[in-house]
Amino acid sequence: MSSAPRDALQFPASDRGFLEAHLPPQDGSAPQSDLPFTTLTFATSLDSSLALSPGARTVLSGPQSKAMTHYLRSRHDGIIIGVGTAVADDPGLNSRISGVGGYGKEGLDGQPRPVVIDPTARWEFSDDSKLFQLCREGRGLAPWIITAVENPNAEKQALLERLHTGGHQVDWPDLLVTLKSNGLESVMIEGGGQIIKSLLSPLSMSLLDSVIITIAPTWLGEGGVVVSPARRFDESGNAISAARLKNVKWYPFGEDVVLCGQIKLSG
Ligand SMILES: NC(=O)c1ccc[n+]([C@@H]2O[C@H](COP(=O)([O-])OP(=O)(O)OC[C@H]3O[C@@H](n4cnc5c(N)ncnc54)[C@H](O)[C@@H]3O)[C@@H](O)[C@H]2O)c1
Ligand SMILES: Nc1nc(=O)c(N)c(NC[C@H](O)[C@H](O)[C@H](O)COP(=O)(O)O)[nH]1
Repeated sequence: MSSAPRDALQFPASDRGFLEAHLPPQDGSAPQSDLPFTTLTFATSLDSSLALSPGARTVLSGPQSKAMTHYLRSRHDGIIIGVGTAVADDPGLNSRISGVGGYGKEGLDGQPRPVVIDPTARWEFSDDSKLFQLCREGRGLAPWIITAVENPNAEKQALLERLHTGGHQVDWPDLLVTLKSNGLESVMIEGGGQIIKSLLSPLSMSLLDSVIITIAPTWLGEGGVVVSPARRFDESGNAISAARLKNVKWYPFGEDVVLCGQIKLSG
């Protein structure tokens, strides 16, 4: 074991226990399925915002819940984000928990596969993108990019993105089955707003095995990237709640609270 770099995060065993019931099983007890264990996880403000604006990297998690997110990353085989998040955040999408590959251990053990959903090939990554720097340093895996464009050029990308009306909507079951068949037994979906909204639709929410949300004690104000699924109506046309959690547990974590649960499926 080599020594952990100075930027490695600590997530003590005493903090890990409460999460275990909400994580992919480690003992091979997962039921046989074509689907990976799928966790939806993100950090939100008191006014349900993920970020100050779609292009703004916004820190919400305090140090303890940030370390928790990096621990979650080490417990999943893949992390899924939308291209809006890749462009806004230039994310690393690795796990910086002390003891995983690249952070005190040789190899890339415990490092998740980043998966970027980019139907119109909008993400203009380069050698300098944080994710690729981490790959070069042996601290993270190269990303898989899910796109619908065969030979993208900038003009076509811009046009497709402007006209993006749902024609390139990901088929979530199909994508998740494909990821599992490519070796990802578990995935965590981090956002952003559009990705979460599409997952919380009636057709997709049953795919979620676990939901882990960090709530930070701050209001971001109007204009933020709000998590708000499409409205739902009952047979009589009355509005009903769009989605709800069951088996809920709340854990105070530093100044934040972490909410864990499962999607409650109606009927
Ligand atoms: N607080 C958090 O935990 C957190 C997590 C992730 C992102 N963010 C923030 O969220 C913001 C980005 O959110 P956003 O909503 O603008 O972008 P996003 O990351 O949801 O990406 C949106 C793009 O992804 C693609 N996409 C989304 N859903 C799709 C679907 N169902 N099928 C096919 N393609 C799909 C489309 O190209 C779309 O334009 C950034 O500011 C980022 O910092 C915060
Ligand atoms: N848990 C969490 N708390 C936050 O305060 C925040 N802004 C994010 N945002 C998630 C999003 O996916 C970001 O892009 C990555 O958090 C950046 O990833 P890195 O740390 O660079 O790996 N997630």
